[in-house]
Amino acid sequence: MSKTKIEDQVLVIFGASGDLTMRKLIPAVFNLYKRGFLPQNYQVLGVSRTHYTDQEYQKLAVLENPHLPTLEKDELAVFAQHVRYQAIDTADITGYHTLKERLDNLFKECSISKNCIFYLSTPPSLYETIGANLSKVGLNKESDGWKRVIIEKPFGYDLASANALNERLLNCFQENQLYRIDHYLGKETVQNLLVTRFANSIFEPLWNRNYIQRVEITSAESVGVEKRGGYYDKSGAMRDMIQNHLLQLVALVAMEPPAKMDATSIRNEKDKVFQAIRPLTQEEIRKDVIRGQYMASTYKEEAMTGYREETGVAPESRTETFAAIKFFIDNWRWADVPFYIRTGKKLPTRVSEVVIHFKPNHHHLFSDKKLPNQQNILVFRIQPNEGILLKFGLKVPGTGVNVESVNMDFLYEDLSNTYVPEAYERLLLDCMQGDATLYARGDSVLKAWEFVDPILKAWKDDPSIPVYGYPAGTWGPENAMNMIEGEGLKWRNPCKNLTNDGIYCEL
Ligand SMILES: NC(=O)C1=CN([C@@H]2O[C@H](COP(=O)(O)OP(=O)(O)OC[C@H]3O[C@@H](n4cnc5c(N)ncnc54)[C@H](OP(=O)(O)O)[C@@H]3O)[C@@H](O)[C@H]2O)C=CC1
Ligand SMILES: O=C1O[C@H](COP(=O)(O)O)[C@@H](O)[C@H](O)[C@H]1O
Repeated sequence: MSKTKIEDQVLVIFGASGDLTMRKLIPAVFNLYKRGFLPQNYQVLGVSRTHYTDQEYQKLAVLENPHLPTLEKDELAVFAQHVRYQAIDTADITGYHTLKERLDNLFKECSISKNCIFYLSTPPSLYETIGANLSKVGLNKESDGWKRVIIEKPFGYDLASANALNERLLNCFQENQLYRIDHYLGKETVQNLLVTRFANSIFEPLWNRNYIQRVEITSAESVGVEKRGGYYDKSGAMRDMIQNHLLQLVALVAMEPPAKMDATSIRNEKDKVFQAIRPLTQEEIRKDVIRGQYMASTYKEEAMTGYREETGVAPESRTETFAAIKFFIDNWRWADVPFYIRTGKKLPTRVSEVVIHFKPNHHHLFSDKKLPNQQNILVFRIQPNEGILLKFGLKVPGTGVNVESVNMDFLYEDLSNTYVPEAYERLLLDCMQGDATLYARGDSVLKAWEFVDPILKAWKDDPSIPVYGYPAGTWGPENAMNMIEGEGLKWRNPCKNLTNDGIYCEL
């Protein structure tokens, strides 16, 4: 992360007492502070309905926050002085006058130019109201200091609501003031997709339909819905993971090289990918989209709860905890190359990776059989055990010519003394610097909704489309495993460690 000077500013967090703020946002700001990125007069102003004094909130969010290094007492105590609190009901306009007054006092007291980030980390139903109310009291105006708004996911519930939210926010703010966060874009290895593709001369010539047989993206979680059953049951894997994180990854894998490494050029190229994703027909929705729901099972000798038994989940719920899609991108580079994406909860391990499967040799000199799963593959491991793996065939030492698949890998952990920032840390810093490259642009978010919306609609309207059960701790429904086109081809089921696959797979 570059140490460009950060202008003095206030970070206003709406939803200051919430889970995300405590687990991710405050720790991210603390790390930026500790690493010397923030100016001396930097301030965080927490906002939610519950009444706290500044001191009570400092205790809750900083001094006794279990997600901060509680042993670093001195540093936490100094950092806590940069954190204040204001109780308002964000649904009620009167609170915004109080907020404005409080901000004006803070600007004066701490000699801060009137630069502000408003981070919306409340229930999503409030995003529109907060935007409108900020603008009603003039907190959208940039005449005396810039104003930026970070909008947490989900950005809309479907295409229509995302469109409406976008329009209403754009009535109050300029597009360049809006930062739609997708924390996957802040992950170091995700950014490395672009660097690997465009900083090296060996990959890009092969990065097309002539050499690539298929692309797979897996984002698996071993946990279930935990305490978020109420939210998740209304969302499901398609809205929670695919519409945003996975389709953003697709755009980075598939985009053309940008003219420059700036926000506009990169986001223009990503948008063209969304534009080229072929919409699924009703028949394809039935055939090439698979949804599943985890069922109670015993995994590694541990009893695992089924989804319908989770707190907050309806006993007859048909919400998907697993989803997989096969689709195509209709452009010059990717014509006829299938893309497969899948995500799920209570799968055997937590792992996210992008796998590029190259086409096998046309002429098999060393084997009379095709070895479909031993062809060249390039794996971008997003988490855990972050790194890149290239698999290729090598001669087994000894007599005869036997070819075996071997690994060439790079692991981030081998770079000693390299600090890898958490996604929220990187993204917050970018917003503080006014760099929107790693945030999703409105037009692309809407195009991603255009792709998933017909699927969600078909699932809602047609009860004959099945929700397949899968035992918790497995790789999802059986038929998802068999959806890869081509004889004998299967998903690469990743292990905990990037290079340990096959019989050594450790989950
Ligand atoms: N938690 C997570 O891991 C993730 C969360 N998100 C998104 O982040 C957002 C926040 O999630 P999360 O932190 O889990 O939610 P929580 O329910 O834990 O927190 C919600 C926060 O909003 C405040 N709030 C609710 N209503 C109002 C209101 N009318 N006026 C002012 N403040 C209000 C609550 O405080 P109070 O009751 O005191 O007002 C609380 O601080 C959601 O949109 C979620 O989708 C996205 C990715 C991951
Ligand atoms: O946005 C979300 O992401 C998490 C997974 O994020 P990761 O960084 O741990 O891969 C997911 O658990 C959650 O349901 C979803 O809302």
